[in-house]
Amino acid sequence: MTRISSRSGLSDTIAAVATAPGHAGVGVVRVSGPQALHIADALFSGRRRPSSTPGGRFLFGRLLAEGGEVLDEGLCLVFRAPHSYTGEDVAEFQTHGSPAVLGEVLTRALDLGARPARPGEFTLRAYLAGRLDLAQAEAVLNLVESSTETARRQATLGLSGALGERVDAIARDLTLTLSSIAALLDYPEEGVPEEERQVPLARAAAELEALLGTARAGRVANQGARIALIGAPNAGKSSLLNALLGYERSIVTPLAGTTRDYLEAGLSLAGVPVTLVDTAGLRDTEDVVEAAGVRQAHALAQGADVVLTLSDGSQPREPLPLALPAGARAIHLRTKADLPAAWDDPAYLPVSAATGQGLPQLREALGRELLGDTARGEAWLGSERQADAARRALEHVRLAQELPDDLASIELEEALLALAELTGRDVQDDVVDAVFRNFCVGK
Ligand SMILES: Nc1nc2c(c(=O)[nH]1)N(C=O)[C@@H](CNc1ccc(C(=O)N[C@@H](CCC(=O)O)C(=O)O)cc1)CN2
Ligand SMILES: Nc1nc2c(ncn2[C@@H]2O[C@H](COP(=O)(O)OP(=O)(O)OP(=O)(O)O)[C@@H](O)[C@H]2O)c(=O)[nH]1
Ligand SMILES: [Mg+2]
Repeated sequence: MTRISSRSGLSDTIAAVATAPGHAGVGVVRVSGPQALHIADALFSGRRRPSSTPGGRFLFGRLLAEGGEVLDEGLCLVFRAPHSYTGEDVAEFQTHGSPAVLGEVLTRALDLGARPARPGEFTLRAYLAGRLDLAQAEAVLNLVESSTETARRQATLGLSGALGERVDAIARDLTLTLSSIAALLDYPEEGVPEEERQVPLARAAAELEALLGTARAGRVANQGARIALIGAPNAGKSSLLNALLGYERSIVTPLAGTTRDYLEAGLSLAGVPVTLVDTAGLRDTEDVVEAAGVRQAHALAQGADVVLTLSDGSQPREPLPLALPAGARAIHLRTKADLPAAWDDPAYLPVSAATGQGLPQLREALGRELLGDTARGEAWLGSERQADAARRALEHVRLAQELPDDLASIELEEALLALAELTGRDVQDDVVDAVFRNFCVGK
C-alpha cells in the first residue's frame, strides 16, 4: 500500500480556484480539509452557518472580505466527510465568474488558514481516501484534458472503474492458478490437472494482450495523432488537406513545388484530435528553400503516427520518392480519381479532393489506423504508466506458462504486483507523485 504517512500536509486544509482562468458566468473556489467549514463560517454569511449546515446542502449568501466588505453574492456548498469528492469536509464557493472575485475569495480562504492546493491535490486526496484507484485518478486527468468525443467517452468509462474491473478479472485468474499450484505443492500426490493451470493462464494472457492492444488507441485519444501528407510535387497534398478540413487552409496551384514550408491544421477524426501536416513535394531540387522543405518532409514522415502517401493517378505512375520506416503506419492514396486513371493498384485507395470521392473511406481507414479494432464500450489503457504495468504483467504470465510450478508461482506473484500497480493498489509514492504532477491546480 501507499505509505500515506510519508506524505506531508494531508491534515492541512487546501484551497484553489477550481474553474478555468478567465471570465465566465460562474466560478468556483474549493476548500477541502478539517478547517474547511470554519473557514467558510468566516468567509460566507447566509441564512445559517456552513459549520452548522448538514452535508449535501447549499446556502445562498454573501462572500465577505476581512473588514466585512461584500466581495460578491453567491452560493456555499457544504459537504461533510466522508461524503465529498475528497472524502474530507469540503466547502465550495460558487461566485460570479470574475478572476478578481475568485482571486479575493481564494486569498481570504488562505488568510483564514488554508494553504494553496498543489496540482491534482483534491484528486490525490480522493485517491488516498480510497474513493478512486490510480487508474480512475488518471481517468479524471484525461477527462479534464479531453476535447473530443472518444477521449471523453474513454475517460468517463475509466472513471467508472471499468478498467479496474477488467484488471481485477485478470488478477482473479492469476490468483486461481497460484492457489492450484500451492495445493499441488502441499499435496504433490494429488496432482493438479494441467488444464487447471493452463486454462486460466491462457485466458489471462489473451486478455492482457487485448488490453495492450488498446494502449495505442488510448494514447491517440488522449494526446491526439499527427498525420503527414507525403508525395511528389503536384500529387494533390494541399488539395486533400483542404478537402479533409473543409476550408482552404493551404495554397494550391498547378505549379509543382507550391508548398515549401510545412503547415499544420487541427481537426477531429473518428473522435480523435488529429493534426494534419501538409509537406513540400518530395523531389531533387537545386532550389535551396525547396530542398530544405523536402528534408523537413522526410523528418515529418518519420515523426508521424500515420503517413498518407499521395500518388497522382492521372499521370503515369512514379515510384514513391520516400522509403517509409519499417513498421510505419501508412495509407496509400491514388489521387485525382475524378480524372481518367493512368494506373490502378488495389493497395491504393482512390480519392479526389475535387469531388470528395473516397474521402469517407479515407476517414474510415484513418479511424482504423488510429484506434485499431478497439470497441467503443470497452475500457482502454489510459496512460503510458498503465501500459507499462500491463506489459510487465504479460511478460510474467508468459514466463509462468513455460516454467515448472515453483518458478511459475514467483512469476505469477510478480504479474499480480504489476496489475496492482496498474490500479494503484500497490505503488510507490514517487509513482503517485508523478501521476498527480500532471494535473492542474484545483483538480
Ligand atoms: N461543484 C462541483 N462539481 C463537480 C465536482 C466537484 O467537486 N464540485 N467534481 C469533482 O471534481 C465532479 C463530481 N464528483 C464528485 C464526486 C463525489 C461527490 C460527493 O460529494 N460524493 C458524496 C455524496 C454523494 C451523494 O450525495 O449522493 C459521497 O460519495 O459520499 C461530489 C462530486 C464534477 N463536478
Ligand atoms: N482534377 C483534380 N485536380 C486536382 C485534385 N487535387 C489536386 N488537383 C490539382 O493538382 C494541382 C496540384 O495540387 P496541389 O494540391 O497544390 O498539389 P501538392 O501536392 O500540394 O503540390 P506541391 O505543394 O507543389 O507539392 C492543382 O492544380 C490542383 O488543382 C483532384 O482531386 N482532382
Ligand atoms: Mg502543396
